[in-house]
Amino acid sequence: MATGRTHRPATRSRGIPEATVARLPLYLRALTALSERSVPTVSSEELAAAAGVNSAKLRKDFSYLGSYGTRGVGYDVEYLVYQISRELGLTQDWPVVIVGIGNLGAALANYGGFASRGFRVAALIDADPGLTGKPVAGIPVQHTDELEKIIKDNGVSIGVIATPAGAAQQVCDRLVAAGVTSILNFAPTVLSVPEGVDVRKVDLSIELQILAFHEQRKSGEETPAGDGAVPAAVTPRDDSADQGPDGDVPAVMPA
Ligand SMILES: NC(=O)c1ccc[n+]([C@@H]2O[C@H](COP(=O)([O-])OP(=O)(O)OC[C@H]3O[C@@H](n4cnc5c(N)ncnc54)[C@H](O)[C@@H]3O)[C@@H](O)[C@H]2O)c1
Repeated sequence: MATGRTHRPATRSRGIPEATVARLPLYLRALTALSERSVPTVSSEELAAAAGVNSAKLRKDFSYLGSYGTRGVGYDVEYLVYQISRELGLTQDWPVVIVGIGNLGAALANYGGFASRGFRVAALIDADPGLTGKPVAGIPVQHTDELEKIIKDNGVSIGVIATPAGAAQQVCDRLVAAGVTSILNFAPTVLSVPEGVDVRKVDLSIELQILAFHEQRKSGEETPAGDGAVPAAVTPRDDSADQGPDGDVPAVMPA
């Protein structure tokens, strides 16, 4: 399989569409902000606006969770946080390894947002022997020779790849052979994985290119006699991404 994309039906177990699953983290982020402000209930319109999603779509999404809200009152914020967290599997601890502890890997290791969302950085792995033992974010870097043992000892199922592109496939193969079944790939390359392994990729330069396209279109609109060379409407979604966001959650929200 060239793209590494897992061939899965568009719905997951219990019948929740992938596009809904992809929006759940957006709702969760908005709900967590409300919860932090001790807001007890929220209407579908308010929550939809905070999550950047259409409110009819939100109501449909929540119906898959069995959450319908109360007319005139809205949704119970705390209960929805719990429901969505449970649906996303965030009520359990997910040990994560980061492979490639250069600029990006170190920044990711230092990011506090993983732990607060249930992702514990179990190990940092790098091929450079000069980095072995050096603490990054308080965790000593381990050499790639230890990769298989680290995965098994920590029961890791999620791996983050932040190596140069040329090393990413080999790192991915080793992670998968050791038992990793989900990969977050930051390296600018498409990974090949066997059936049953999920890959998501993050590429900020693709996002910037999409913004550049829209900037160009905006300046084209300002020209009275635009030559029409730029398509008038391209939905700014990450359709580059065989391993990117699924369904109809655009990587860049339409204006
Ligand atoms: N997705 C994004 O938006 C985004 C943003 C920035 C960088 N990147 C990509 O992330 C990757 C890392 O970027 P960086 O700036 O941190 O690079 P870097 O050179 O600072 O770090 C790369 C690290 O990977 C290690 N490494 C190399 N081969 C390895 C292997 N086989 N196994 C384990 N470790 C190995 C190196 O020793 C080094 O420490 C690059 O592929 C870069 O293109 C992606």
